[in-house]
Amino acid sequence: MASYMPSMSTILSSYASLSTTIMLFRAILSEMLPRRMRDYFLSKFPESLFRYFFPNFTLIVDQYWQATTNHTFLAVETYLSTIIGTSADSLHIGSHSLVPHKLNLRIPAGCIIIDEFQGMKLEWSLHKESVNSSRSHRDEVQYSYQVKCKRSDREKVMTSYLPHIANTAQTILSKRENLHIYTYDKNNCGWKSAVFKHPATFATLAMDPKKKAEIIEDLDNFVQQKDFFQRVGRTWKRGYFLHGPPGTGKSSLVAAIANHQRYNIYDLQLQSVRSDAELRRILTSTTNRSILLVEDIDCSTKASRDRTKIRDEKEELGQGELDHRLSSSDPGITLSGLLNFTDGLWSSFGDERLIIFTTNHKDKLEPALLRPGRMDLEIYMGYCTFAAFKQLAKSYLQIDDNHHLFTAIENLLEQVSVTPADVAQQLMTKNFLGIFKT
Ligand SMILES: Nc1ncnc2c1ncn2[C@@H]1O[C@H](COP(=O)(O)OP(=O)(O)OP(=O)(O)O)[C@@H](O)[C@H]1O
Repeated sequence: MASYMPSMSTILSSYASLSTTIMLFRAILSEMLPRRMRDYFLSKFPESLFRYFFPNFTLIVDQYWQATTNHTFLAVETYLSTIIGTSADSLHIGSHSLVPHKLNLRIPAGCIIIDEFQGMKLEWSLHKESVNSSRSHRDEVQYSYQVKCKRSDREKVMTSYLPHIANTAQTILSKRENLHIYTYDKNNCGWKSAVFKHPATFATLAMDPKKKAEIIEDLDNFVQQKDFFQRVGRTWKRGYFLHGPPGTGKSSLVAAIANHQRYNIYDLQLQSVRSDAELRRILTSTTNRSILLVEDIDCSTKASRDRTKIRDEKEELGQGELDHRLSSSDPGITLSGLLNFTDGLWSSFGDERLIIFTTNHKDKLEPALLRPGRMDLEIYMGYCTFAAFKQLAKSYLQIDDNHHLFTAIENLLEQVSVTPADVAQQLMTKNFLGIFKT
């Protein structure tokens, strides 16, 4: 019986039509079938066939994670700005200054950029969708970065590539030139950022030189204490409590600290936070190496309401009326919400954080806020001393040495309480400049 041998051209054309059929089947499976039906099909497939039909794996990094800022998203954004090369078709650019090499880069939605890492090829893209936000209860645009890799590289992406991105981003952010100040936008339930360029430094700050040196030493020690905090099982954070009359330099000190540490500032107005849950959410969305600033902590929030005062009001109004008044006229957070964060459950996240409270009226505060151990350093910013005056004279008049008016000024400052802000204001007037030139 004569055996039938197919010709070469028959083999080739059969192969071509078989591979076309497989490709078509693969496209139908991955793109056209509803997800559940596809999953059912795939569950019946052996592993090797599954890998053949779906050779790629996609990791999705959403902008928010459990309703708060996703730090991995921030890390990816920072990292990608360093690898945008010729593979991008278009770019977003922007800057906070006109120096050309300080341009920031970001890829637009839909644009693809390719990265290579330890022999793997990774395809990044930015996606944008409109979702009904659980944070603000309305439609808002949310972004996600997606990285496509070979399915076989998935493990290496998780264990080597993602840590590489986190480390690179951290190094870049720690050297960033611009600091930012974030304020809480209660309408959008998120932090709004602006570039922070406050000129105050420890060199320009007028205060007792010994106290200033203590603060600088405390900050420098804090930065080097990562291992210590880990060893003793404490969160790597430090709390400062600044108090003193208006115009004595509390805000200037915060700015000097931010500039010294190169930390961003999260400026939290307690009055704009509606509940403890909201407080917890926004605080967990702050980043490491930052200052959480709560200014004027004595102002009208439940957090600062003195217990005795509440007791008196309760007797006078009754619990029902008091509750009503507290929730309608004073929708701030509760003291326990704030304190839980500063030294309780919610303090156990994040690294290298400073928490700074300021007030003009220490006496109005709930004593629990100040109990020992809660705030690490209490700093009183007082009226202008002679030492502080000399610092102001150096900054404003460039007078370094003794001036023949200094003795008289020293005597005057011992008799009157004047704030550094008032003195600074006077030093800028023409009259004063004239007096000191003589
Ligand atoms: N200790 C100081 N050293 C140098 N400048 C100071 C100092 N205190 C005040 N000033 C000057 O006065 C201005 C106002 O001071 P600042 O806002 O820091 O005071 P504050 O204590 O925070 O006041 P408030 O309690 O009203 O917020 C500053 O911008 C700065 O120019």
